[in-house]
Amino acid sequence: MPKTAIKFQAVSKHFADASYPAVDNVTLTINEGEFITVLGSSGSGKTTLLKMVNRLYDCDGGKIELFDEDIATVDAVALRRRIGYVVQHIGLFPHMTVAENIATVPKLLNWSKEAIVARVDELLTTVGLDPEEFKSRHPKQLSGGQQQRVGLARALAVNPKIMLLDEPFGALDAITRLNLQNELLKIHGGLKKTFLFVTHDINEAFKLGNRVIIMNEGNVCQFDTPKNIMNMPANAFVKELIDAARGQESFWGERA
Ligand SMILES: Nc1ncnc2c1ncn2[C@@H]1O[C@H](COP(=O)(O)OP(=O)(O)OP(=O)(O)O)[C@@H](O)[C@H]1O
Repeated sequence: MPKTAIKFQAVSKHFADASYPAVDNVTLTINEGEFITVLGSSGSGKTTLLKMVNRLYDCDGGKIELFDEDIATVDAVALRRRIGYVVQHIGLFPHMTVAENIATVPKLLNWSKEAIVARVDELLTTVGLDPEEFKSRHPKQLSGGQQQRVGLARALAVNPKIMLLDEPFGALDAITRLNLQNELLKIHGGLKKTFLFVTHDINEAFKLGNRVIIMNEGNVCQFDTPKNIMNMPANAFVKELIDAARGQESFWGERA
């Protein structure tokens, strides 16, 4: 039996001035080693769901457990150091080199100099950047795709069991995005971590996720494998999403 990595129990978040909850009574369980994607329209609560896992937001109803530990009982800063977090505009520190960026949390945790140097080289290789070529550069000397790779390396630095990724490839061109998706799948397969990955893009969600959470207006409409979602959409919203993607597919067929 796989361990339970993330458990949402009746989790809600209602922002003060909003007409409906950003996340509304969500209950679901994610196993260790799963690659879960979160798909939904704009404003459906995907980012809010993710940010409650590392307590950038606290839920105002329900409970979240990571490996059976209630996160409300853990110091939020300590919790965040244990969880990898990658966002669309990665926010590398501009005055630091690539190596220094990646070493941020290991340094805070007082790793030895030798351990940090070895880890930086290992991580740059993992994300497909040659350490000798890249470790002394500054972020402004990198392309957008290379910056996202460094952000991924930084998030992996202290070997977190859980990685949260919020539209990490949203701002990249189609080819770079496909390359990074493939590399992320390799990284996930090699490291056996639990990934929770937010995207707007149904193709990305169904390609990467072994299971997909589909959200609409704060609710989880369906949480299942891509195959089951395609064959048995749970409601009209999910069906509409799939039909829209199929419509795009046939457009390409017709044009060809
Ligand atoms: N800090 C906040 N204060 C008030 N309302 C917020 C805040 N953050 C999000 N919301 C609201 O909560 C709802 C869900 O937002 P959220 O960012 O989680 O959606 P999303 O699915 O990630 O959207 P997108 O794909 O556009 O990023 C929206 O209605 C949004 O306006």
